[in-house]
Amino acid sequence: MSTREKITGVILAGGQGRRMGSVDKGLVELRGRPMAEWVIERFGPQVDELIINANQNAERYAAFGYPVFPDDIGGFAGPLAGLHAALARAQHPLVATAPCDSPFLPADLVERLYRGLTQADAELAVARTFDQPHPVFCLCRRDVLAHLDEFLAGGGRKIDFWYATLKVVEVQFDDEEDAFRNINTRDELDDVGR
Ligand SMILES: Nc1nc2c(ncn2[C@@H]2O[C@H](COP(=O)(O)OP(=O)(O)OP(=O)(O)O)[C@@H](O)[C@H]2O)c(=O)[nH]1
Repeated sequence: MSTREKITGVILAGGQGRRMGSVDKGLVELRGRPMAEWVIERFGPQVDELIINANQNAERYAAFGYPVFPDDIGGFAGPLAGLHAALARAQHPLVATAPCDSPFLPADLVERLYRGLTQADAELAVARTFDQPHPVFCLCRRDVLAHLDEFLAGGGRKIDFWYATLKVVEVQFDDEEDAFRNINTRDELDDVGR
């Protein structure tokens, strides 16, 4: 029987939330609880270490009881900046990501990404529903850090462009499409109920 390699999970909460009025989306309440707490509840049990990437309100995130760290390249460079900081801090050889604004993410997200990654012997596995990729739901090997370092140092910022330089496998979650619903605007928040 093979044992699963250990996985660090990072919640990406480093964005600016402009479409919601420049708020810290992870701290916005959905049905009375911050969205980050929903993500912690669903994502936390799937990984061996949980860490939170946030660029504002560090103390409020720390109150959830997990290590909190900012991007190590400035200027809100996008989710790759958060992944970069996470890869540098992760204790385990694999790193899984989940965004702070997806409170209903699949309970078997990491397990299925891990199966896809190892079966394909890929460097990175990314979730997809039908023809829609979900780039901020990924699992990758920690040792892609050097490669990401180079990409960022060369001015690269777009996650899709970086993925195109790696051995990537897409893992289908068509049966769980609703679980990838993310909340970007006040209207979307209203839709799922405050
Ligand atoms: N670390 C880090 N994460 C980011 C950054 N920008 C976006 N993210 C994260 O990437 C994921 C997708 O973010 P988006 O919804 O596209 O961007 P956002 O900044 O949160 O929101 P908008 O300003 O409305 O686009 C979320 O988990 C964000 O927290 C960034 O500059 N740094």
